[in-house]
Amino acid sequence: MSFIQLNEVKVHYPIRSGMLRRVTGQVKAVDGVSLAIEEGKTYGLVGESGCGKSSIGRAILGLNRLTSGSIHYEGTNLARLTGTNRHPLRRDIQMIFQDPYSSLNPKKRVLSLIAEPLRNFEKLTKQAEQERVATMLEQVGLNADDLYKYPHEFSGGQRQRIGIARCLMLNPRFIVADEPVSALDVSVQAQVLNFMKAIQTRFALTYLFISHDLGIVRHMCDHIGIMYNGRLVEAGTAADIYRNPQHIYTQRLIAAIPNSNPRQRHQQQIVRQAAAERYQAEYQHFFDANDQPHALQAISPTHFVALPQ
Ligand SMILES: Nc1ncnc2c1ncn2[C@@H]1O[C@H](COP(=O)(O)OP(=O)(O)OP(=O)(O)O)[C@@H](O)[C@H]1O
Repeated sequence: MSFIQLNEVKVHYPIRSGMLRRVTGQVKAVDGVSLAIEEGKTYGLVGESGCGKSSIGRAILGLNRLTSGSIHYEGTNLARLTGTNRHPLRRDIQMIFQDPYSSLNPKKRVLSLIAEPLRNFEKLTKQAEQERVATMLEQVGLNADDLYKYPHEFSGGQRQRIGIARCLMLNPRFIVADEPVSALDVSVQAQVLNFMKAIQTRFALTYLFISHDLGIVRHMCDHIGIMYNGRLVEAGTAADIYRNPQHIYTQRLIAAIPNSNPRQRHQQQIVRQAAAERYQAEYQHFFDANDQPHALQAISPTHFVALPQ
């Protein structure tokens, strides 16, 4: 049994138009995605903007209704849980937000910001709460003296740590991290990623890491799913995806990873050009007439690819 298991998940949003706001169509944001996330591991969901990554994250968090399919958490079908039944899971499954600038209320002090989620679950005295938050601040590499500061007094990376502390207060087991570093300066991104890796072991966390950039998830993820237009085009271990990419879309994403070594820039240009040309030439074999990838096929016990049929 997987820790988290998605089976043929579909999330379609209604398109409404006209004076009466009638439903005139659907956006098929997620259109049949199956994947398994193992406990203690990181699953990277990667694809360009609009391919449906966040809709999957939101569905696991219970913020989106499934049009069809199922999501199981340790064998329990999340769709069957409603109201108070879902309550314990609201602690276990948490989210780290993309933008540490707008996700923290600027008018609240760090103490309230971090203690707030916990207040829904535990009644602590003011002093006990303060002690818990101070300990957490130290665990995320901030200072207990920061309790009474406001978000604007921190850098972007520190704010992301505050957001992470807020989520860790609930002792979650599974975290959906939706583009957690894309709003940060490149120089700070690696620090936050290393920090997320360090707390993963310390707090026994499992991550779903959502990103548009295969470069960012490279050192984070054990398994990766590449999404295009609401479906997976390729899925496998990190080694399967980075060392042996088979789908033309995955190959293009890999070629697009910026190379930090200036001496290899020319070589990278050539690789990028070749990937773009192969994409053009083979597009019609890899996608159907509706721009949809074909069904995934296993090419090894761990590696699945939407190969031409
Ligand atoms: N509440 C909604 N109502 C209607 N359409 C929606 C809604 N939320 C998302 N969509 C559409 O569903 C598609 C997938 O969106 P989603 O946010 O899941 O993709 P994404 O890959 O996470 O993109 P991004 O990185 O830009 O957030 C997009 O076309 C988006 O416009």
